[in-house]
Order: sequence, then C-alpha cells, then structure tokens
Amino acid sequence: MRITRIRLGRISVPLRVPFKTALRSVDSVEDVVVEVHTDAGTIGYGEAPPTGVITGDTTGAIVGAVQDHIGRAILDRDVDDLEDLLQRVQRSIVHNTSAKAAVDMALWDLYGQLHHIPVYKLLGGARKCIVTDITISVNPPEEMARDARDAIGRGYDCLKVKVGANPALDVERLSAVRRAVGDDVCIRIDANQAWRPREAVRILNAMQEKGLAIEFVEQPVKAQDIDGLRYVTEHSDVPVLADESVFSPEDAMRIMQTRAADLINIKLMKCGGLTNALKIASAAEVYGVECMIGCMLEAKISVNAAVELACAKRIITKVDLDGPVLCSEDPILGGAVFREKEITVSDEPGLGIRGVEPGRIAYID
Ligand SMILES: C[C@H](N)C(=O)N[C@@H](CCC(=O)O)C(=O)O
Ligand SMILES: [Mg+2]
Repeated sequence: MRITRIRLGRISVPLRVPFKTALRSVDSVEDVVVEVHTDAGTIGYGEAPPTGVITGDTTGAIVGAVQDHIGRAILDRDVDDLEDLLQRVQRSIVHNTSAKAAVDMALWDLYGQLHHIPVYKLLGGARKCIVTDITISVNPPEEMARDARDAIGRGYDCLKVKVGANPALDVERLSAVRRAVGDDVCIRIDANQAWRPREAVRILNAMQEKGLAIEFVEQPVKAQDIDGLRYVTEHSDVPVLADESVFSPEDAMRIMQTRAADLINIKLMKCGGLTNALKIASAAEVYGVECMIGCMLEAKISVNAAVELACAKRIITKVDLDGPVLCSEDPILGGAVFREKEITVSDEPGLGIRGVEPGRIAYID
C-alpha cells in the first residue's frame, strides 16, 4: 500500500458556548484535516488545531509544515514500513507538533486498515469505554456555577474548571461551583499557567481550607518554570498535573525524574502524535506516574485518535477528551461514539473515521 497523495482541508465547527481559559477565548473549532491517500484507495485521517498560545502552531504553519516538509517525507512510501514513516514524520522538521500529530495518526490509521485491526487493539487494547470530564470556562463565579449545573444536567460527574483569569476571583469561583454541584461531583482545576508559584500555593491552600475538595490542579505556573512547578508540588496538598510543561517524552522524563509534578497530561498535539504519546505512557509506567489524556479545542478526528490511545493504556487513568462535546455539532463520520461523558471506541480497522460530512470541509488544493 503506497502513499500517493496528501490532501489538506479546513473545518469549522461552532461551540455550544465560548471556550475561555487564562490564555484565550474562542467561539469555534477551526482545524486542519489531513487525508493521506494510498494506491489501494484507502485514506488515513488526521486533524490538527491551531492552538497558537500553547503549541505555537497556526493554521498557516500547520498547512505549510505538512505540504512542504512532513508530506514530502512520506510520499511514495509503503504504509507497511510504519516505523520508518513515523520516524520520517518526526525528523522532517523541528517543532510543529500539531502538524506531525495529524500525519502520525493518519499513518497509524492506514496501518490498522492494512492489517485489519483497530488502533486501540494494536496498541494494547485495555478497554472499550472511557469517561471524560467536561470543561467549565473561566467566567464570573455565578456564570460558572450555572454552567456547572448545566453540565451535571447533561450527565457529567467530573468537571474541569478553568481558573486564572483574574486570580483574585479563583477561590470565589470554585466556592460557587462547589455550592452549585454538591459534594459528589469530582472537580479538577486548570490555571493554564496563570499563577506565580507562591500565589498558587496560597490559592490552593485557601481552597483546601474551604473544603472545596479539588482532585488536582493542572499547570498552575508558566510552562518553562519547572522549579516553580516543583515548588507548588512540594508545598500544596492538591496534586499537581503538568500540562504545558510537558510536550516531548524528554520533558515528561525530566518532570518525573525530578518529581516536579504528580501527574502528566498527554496530548497528541503537544508531543507530535500517537508515536511519542506511547513513549510518554511507557515512561510513566516505569515511574508509576498516572497520566491524563487531554485534547486542545479539537473536533472528533484527532480526539478520536486520543480515545484509541486511552483505550489501549491503563496508565491513562484520567480523561479530558471533551472537544467534541463542547461543539454544537459533529461533522465527522465514524470513529468513537460520544454519548456525553461516555466514550466508546470504534471497532473498525485503523481509527474508524469514514470522512467529513459532504460540504463541511474546505479543501486546500
Ligand atoms: C479542551 C480541553 N478540555 C482543554 O481544556 N484543553 C487545554 C486547552 C486547550 C485550548 O486552549 O484549546 C488545556 O489546557 O488543558
Ligand atoms: Mg491544561
């Protein structure tokens, strides 16, 4: 099975409500779709979101990286030479992890199709169903309490609450959310790098004193401030999960070896795809560090690839794959079934994606 063509397109999917974090505010998912075509008539699907504030990747950069570098490195080659292809993707250009992730997952998709096996089984096949949290955007406290109540009404029992936009409000925000949902709901928080280390410890301690029962805090301080991250890990009773501080497997190793965080958030868009995500998961198994599988604001093609990984590996104990359920519609055909918090992986060969609804993709030819 030879790779004959790489086709790119853009999709736009409106969100139910604006997505707001300490880093950005957006109304829709605007992603690049990658199709890797073969001479057997099969297509491998990938997707990449332009999350410039986290990965540095813009739409233009993703398109340019695939067209001018990554695509050229795999064109005319045999899908069965998977190991070589995956290495070619990673070596074709530095950085550009979202573009690499999109092509990497498309290659795993084709390899699974070639050998008639779903990717989650190829990678380990630990389970068929996972349960995701849902994100509550950072807003004034009463608005967040209302959004949290709505999420519980939709059946969610774990909330990922965004904080950090005006940190003086954060304890009040969490108090309002906890009051609104009661004690049985799991609440994790994500500061998206907004706090300074000592400020983080002060806020987390205040939340603990108020009995707000925070499961863990995600990325309390700047991505590059590993000493600051370790300071929060050592001085707060709330477990710390490293997100923006961990892109590569090397980053993950450094964090685990120096105990700078208690948990790691694996995202395909940060590490460059399933191939490096597997390395992070293996390193985490060695260190006994539980992982979360996360996503950017993404539609279902790329989140579906993350579902396959989560269903393959038991070291992934926490799931933040709410991209598709934050959207007001789903134009992607096939893949995992998202029934609000319950996600069931596809048993089709490869990643199980059948394409994008007609008229919903704008091809870049
Ligand atoms: C969508 C997911 N729940 C999430 O919060 N992901 C990121 C932010 C993604 C983005 O800005 O697109 C995170 O920080 O965990
Ligand atoms: Mg995060």
